[in-house]
Amino acid sequence: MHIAITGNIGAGKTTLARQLADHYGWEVLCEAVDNNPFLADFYADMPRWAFHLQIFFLNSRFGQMRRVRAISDTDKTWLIQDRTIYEDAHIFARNLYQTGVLTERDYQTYRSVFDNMLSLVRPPDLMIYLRADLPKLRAQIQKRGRSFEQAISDDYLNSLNQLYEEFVATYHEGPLLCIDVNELDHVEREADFAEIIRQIDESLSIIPPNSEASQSVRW
Ligand SMILES: Nc1ncnc2c1ncn2[C@@H]1O[C@H](COP(=O)(O)OP(=O)(O)OP(=O)(O)O)[C@@H](O)[C@H]1O
Repeated sequence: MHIAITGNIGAGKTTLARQLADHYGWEVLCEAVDNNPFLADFYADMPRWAFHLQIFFLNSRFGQMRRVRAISDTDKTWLIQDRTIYEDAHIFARNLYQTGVLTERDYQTYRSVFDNMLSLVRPPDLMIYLRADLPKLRAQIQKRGRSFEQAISDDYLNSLNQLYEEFVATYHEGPLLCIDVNELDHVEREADFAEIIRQIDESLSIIPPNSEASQSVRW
């Protein structure tokens, strides 16, 4: 089984993925941040590094998808993935294009690589969207204190959030669970974590047996 967590910067995906892995005994697939050769440069100069960073993330996420596929084809391990390849293209790269950071030529090249990869990608058995508004995102970005993220603008986060909402509204590749985390604290409050578990258990209990097919279930 392949579960994925989707959501904006600072929504709490990585922490929740680890908590869920502990709770259910799942294996976590995390995003490349510490060993990412472009991320800090990208935040300092987006036009200069946007294309490089997008290719780096796309390739890294595609590698994860291949791993997911290989593992789910051969054993019964449950995997939880922190962010999906869909977000790279439909949210981050699109936002950079729409705001003029990525040029037409770079974006079209990127999209054609993505479209080729997509034909080999299987959607997750369950996608969990963490919905968080600007104040929540800001608070968590500040709390984790990565220096290169502190200058991220409100405009950048808001445009990403808008694209996230469009993305989940049109995501029909598989079952989707939306959790509004604005008022939740799944780290400090046990009851909040329990509520998330309750929603995930409920979603998992009614996933269609061959959810890889395109049935879409929404909560
Ligand atoms: N395709 C992408 N384009 C630009 N930036 C990206 C892309 N994918 C990830 N990032 C950035 O990489 C970093 C990833 O950090 P991390 O894995 O901690 O997740 P996060 O997005 O901050 O979310 P969370 O706090 O929910 O775990 C963030 O700064 C994020 O914006």
